[in-house]
Amino acid sequence: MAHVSIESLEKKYSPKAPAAVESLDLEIKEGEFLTLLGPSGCGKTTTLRCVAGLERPTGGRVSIGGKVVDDPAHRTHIAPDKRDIGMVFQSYALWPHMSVASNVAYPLKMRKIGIDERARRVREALDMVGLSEYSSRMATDLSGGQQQRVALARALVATPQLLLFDEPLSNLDARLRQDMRSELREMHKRVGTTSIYVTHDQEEAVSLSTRIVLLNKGAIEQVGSPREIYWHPVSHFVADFVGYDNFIEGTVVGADQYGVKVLLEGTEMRLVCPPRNDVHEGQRVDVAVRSSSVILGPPAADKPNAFEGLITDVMYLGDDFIYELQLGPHKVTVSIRTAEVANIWPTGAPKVGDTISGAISPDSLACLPALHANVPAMA
Ligand SMILES: Nc1ncnc2c1ncn2[C@@H]1O[C@H](COP(=O)(O)OP(=O)(O)OP(=O)(O)O)[C@@H](O)[C@H]1O
Repeated sequence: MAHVSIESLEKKYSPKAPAAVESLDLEIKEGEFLTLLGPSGCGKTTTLRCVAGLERPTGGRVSIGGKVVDDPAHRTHIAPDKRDIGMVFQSYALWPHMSVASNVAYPLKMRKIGIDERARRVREALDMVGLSEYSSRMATDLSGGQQQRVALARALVATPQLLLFDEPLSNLDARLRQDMRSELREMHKRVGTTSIYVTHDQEEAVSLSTRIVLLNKGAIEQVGSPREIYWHPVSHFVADFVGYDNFIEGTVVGADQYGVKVLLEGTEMRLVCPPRNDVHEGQRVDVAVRSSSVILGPPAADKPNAFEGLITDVMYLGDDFIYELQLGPHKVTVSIRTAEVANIWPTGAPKVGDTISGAISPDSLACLPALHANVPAMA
């Protein structure tokens, strides 16, 4: 297991192009499972490939296990195969002319490990990914999920100090992806190898990681535990990325250690949001709300963030109903499980034109610096 240190990492693919990664600082602790998350083109793969040694940084420094592996200012570059890392890619990158066992044995052969020791370790690695029975099959005679397991066994077999994953599940179908996600989590619990994982899938990141780094245009937007990223986004970009789907403009009318009170624009409605010490009274903000976090039910004026809204649209999606509500000048979408509808409205589901009520738990809101802070408030 290794500690990884990334200091002021910069990667420019050409002198004139904007940097793919810029001034990136990151410390990855021993045994962590850290995910680089973000939309296409934000620099996740470039960062990972710089750690792997497959790309050469144009600035900064990368160290693995206390050893500097890249430092362009001092012309240091250690080749990927000398970094003691295991890699799993989106394309399984198996040798098609080799059996499963030979594919897995390959890194050991490169390290000149003796044949008996090699056979033992291959058996162990295949056991770990549940493929012991397939060892003599040709690698290409396996399903996509099985091939990815072979790739994982190959990454694990040499017990590297660091594992790197580049979107390893994105070629698999949804069901298999879910199974593999659980297996990866189990594997990490068992072997505890420091891991860096790249994905653009927030669910994958939240379910696998001990820490998530959200990247935007080659720079870090937020670093935190899955819970912090999911429930306490610091910016619009992060909130949007992790599934907040309503953004309501307002003005801070109170902020203390208990919470931030926001008066929603064009209404008398105040929403209490979790505390945030970088906002002040009078500041324009946006309140981010997940449609699935709104609780509909009978009027509950005594509850925090109780509201009433006019239904302007209803969509049925099988498992869920989506209601579009008008709250003053704001349109807010609310989703509710179909199975819940009869519990909440025993006399029948509400329709367009009805007014319904509910409440939003303060913990499920995020008060964010306004995206359009310079736009004057509408009269
Ligand atoms: N070999 C390359 N040559 C030139 N530009 C590149 C190269 N590889 C990546 N880039 C550019 O660097 C930026 C970051 O790309 P990168 O692949 O790291 O992003 P990403 O977040 O991994 O995206 P994706 O999820 O689509 O793989 C992008 O603008 C991309 O076009």
